[in-house]
Amino acid sequence: MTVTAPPLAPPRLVVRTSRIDDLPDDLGALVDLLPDTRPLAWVRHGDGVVGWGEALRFETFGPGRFADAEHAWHQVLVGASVHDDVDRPGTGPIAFGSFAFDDVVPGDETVDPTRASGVLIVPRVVVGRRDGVCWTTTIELLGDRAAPAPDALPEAYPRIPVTAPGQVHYADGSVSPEDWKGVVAEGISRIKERELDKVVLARDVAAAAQDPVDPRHLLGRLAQGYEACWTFSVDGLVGATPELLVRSEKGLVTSRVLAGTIPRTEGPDRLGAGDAGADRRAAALLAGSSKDLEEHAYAARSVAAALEPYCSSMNVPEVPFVLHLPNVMHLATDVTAVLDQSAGTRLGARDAVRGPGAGAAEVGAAGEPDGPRPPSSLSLAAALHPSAAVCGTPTESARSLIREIEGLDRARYAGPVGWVGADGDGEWGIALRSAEISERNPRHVRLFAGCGIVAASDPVAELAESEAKLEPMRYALRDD
Ligand SMILES: C=C(O[C@@H]1C=C(C(=O)O)C=C[C@H]1O)C(=O)O
Repeated sequence: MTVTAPPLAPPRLVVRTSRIDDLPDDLGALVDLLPDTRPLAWVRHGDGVVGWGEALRFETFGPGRFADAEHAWHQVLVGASVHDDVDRPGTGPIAFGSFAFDDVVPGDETVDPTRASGVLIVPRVVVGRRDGVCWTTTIELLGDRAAPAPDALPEAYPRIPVTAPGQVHYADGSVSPEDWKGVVAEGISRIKERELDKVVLARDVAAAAQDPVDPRHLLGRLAQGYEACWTFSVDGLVGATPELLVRSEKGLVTSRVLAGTIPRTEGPDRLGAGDAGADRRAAALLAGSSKDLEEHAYAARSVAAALEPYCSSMNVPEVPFVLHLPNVMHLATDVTAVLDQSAGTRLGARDAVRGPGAGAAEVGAAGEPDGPRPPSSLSLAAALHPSAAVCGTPTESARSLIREIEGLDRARYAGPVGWVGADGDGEWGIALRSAEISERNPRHVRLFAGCGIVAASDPVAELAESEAKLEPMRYALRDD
């Protein structure tokens, strides 16, 4: 007789969401709550979700990083007990996540092969705000005796005061600015040789701070200074991205595609609008620039084509609008679509999980699969990544040219970052205008920026554009 060991039972989550008193009417109110230096955040216009503590953490690797994370998330929700008195997007169990841009970085021995290329973190505590409703969620892992009980959470995570990084010195990253112009020139010549239509080339800058960089310092400044962007923090990757890869909410799918950029004039606070007349002229120039419109069309088309198999109807405006940010202006297209609820089968989804309903609800308490589920926001993000806004057209040629000539380990820069809920709804941005705080030495930070290159691009102008895109993180690291 063969005796087989019983399968390991998945960890069982106990999740409670309840309404709390209004937070101060302040853009930084949510990030101001973060108690320690491993904050989780997804905030825009003062609304969003922040989290701390780790009930669970899943690390995934390589090309399967999205699917494995998705699978782990569904497994953990099976049998979760959820009491949700608020029932809004972001209430109940949620996981914050961040994923590497590339599947692998071939032949680069500087890349640590044990470093995860995807992470999902289920926090112990979440605080959220949306349209004037505020809530808190506690997430407990049954049987985790080391973890503090929900009523002991405030003492377990005392709010350590936020510290400023002090003086920051900047140095060249993997490729010097001078050499990067050569990389861009090479990209342009490959495009002219008709190898591809568009490629996005990026660079990094190394920052060394006097004191360890507290991500909450960066978050506070970004949430205030770049309020129209999605300010995020997941596992040392911090930024304020203007580009929404995908939001999926109750069957409605949205994506904000950006490509085509012009720097803004600098105001007295170094946050744009220095000269309103010059800004107006720059916006008109951008809206009429055939080079930028071409760059933009590739990006908008790539998003529409990637969403198409999962949606029953879609609206892609024919003409982009000009998005004004403090540092730059972009050509922008908001794509909206209706999720095809049966499309989950095409993604190979099996074990379904029901989301929390109104009031208290038990999620799949018996752990039984109940048929195919619609594509989750995370699987949509996986299908959309990498869009032509951060990779190029055609995707495969652009990806291999990036690997060949960029000379940069992008890590999680330009990859999806965001959150997913129990019902699969969630929001995923593209990790742009971002920086990675070194795990080994928190005084060291890498800032990233990239630019879409087409035949009519000019290396000098692209370098200037990349500098303008670095400005949000330089601003975040200052203390004035
Ligand atoms: C790659 C970045 O930005 C992307 C490239 C853009 C462009 O080339 O015009 C504009 C917005 C983003 O899609 C970045 O900020 O690092």
